[in-house]
Amino acid sequence: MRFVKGHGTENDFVILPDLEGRLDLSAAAVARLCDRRAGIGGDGVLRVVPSKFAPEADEQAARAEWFMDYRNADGSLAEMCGNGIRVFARYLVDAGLASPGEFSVATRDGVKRVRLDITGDVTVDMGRPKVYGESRAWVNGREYRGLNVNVGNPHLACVIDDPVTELDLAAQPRFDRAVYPDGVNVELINPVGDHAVSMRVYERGSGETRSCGTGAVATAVAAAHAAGETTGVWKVRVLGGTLKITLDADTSYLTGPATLVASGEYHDTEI
Ligand SMILES: N[C@H](CCC[C@H](N)C(=O)O)C(=O)O
Repeated sequence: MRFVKGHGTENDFVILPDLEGRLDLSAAAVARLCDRRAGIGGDGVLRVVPSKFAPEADEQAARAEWFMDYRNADGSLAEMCGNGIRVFARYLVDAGLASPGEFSVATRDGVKRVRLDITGDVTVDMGRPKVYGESRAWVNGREYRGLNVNVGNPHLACVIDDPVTELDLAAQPRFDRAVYPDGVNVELINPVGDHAVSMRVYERGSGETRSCGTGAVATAVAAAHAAGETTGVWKVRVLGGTLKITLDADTSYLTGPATLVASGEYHDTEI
């Protein structure tokens, strides 16, 4: 089966073109694809399928021809992937399935508007982040308080004093399952300058990643909240690069790179 490999600030994905909507991806198959030793390796899978062939997206088909069927590395589903949708859009244009410029993509969190040129950064309208108060996470026994922010998927964004570079994020942070019954992506954040923060993230379903697009939006919301603001442009420094988040009164925008690095054939009789 043909695949393409891509990343956005080193949050990497296996792209699976499925133009007839025939692939039935089990969680186990996704986990094999994402295995960095026995498979291709990635933080997630982006299946590229016409919205009309995807039950989760067929009602979006009139507005968005293609559905981003995102899966986490453990095979679990997620509503949205901010780095992934930039890479997905880059693939559509590179494969001649969409024209450069502005177009819509169907997701489990509804239709998203993307804007991209032949090269350079991609900007995504990520919608209005929803803030549901505060919650807590524990990392190596230390408690951190954070903001419960939903960007289509759940986040706990914690602005902390401890240097995030020194955190051990090998294990999943403990969190309040009453608040996050379906799990949560946890961001640990340090302010580093005027409207600039540094962030590390432990992602639901993928573990620590070098970047998280929806997490960068949640991070900007929490950093703005800590500064007594609700709108503005924030630079979010992640391990894999820098993302720009624009918060306005009605929505949020994520801007960053999207790179296709390889393509090939994947041999797995199960898929
Ligand atoms: N792990 C996330 C989905 C991927 C988010 C991240 N890779 C991004 O770029 O937004 C979740 O289960 O909600």
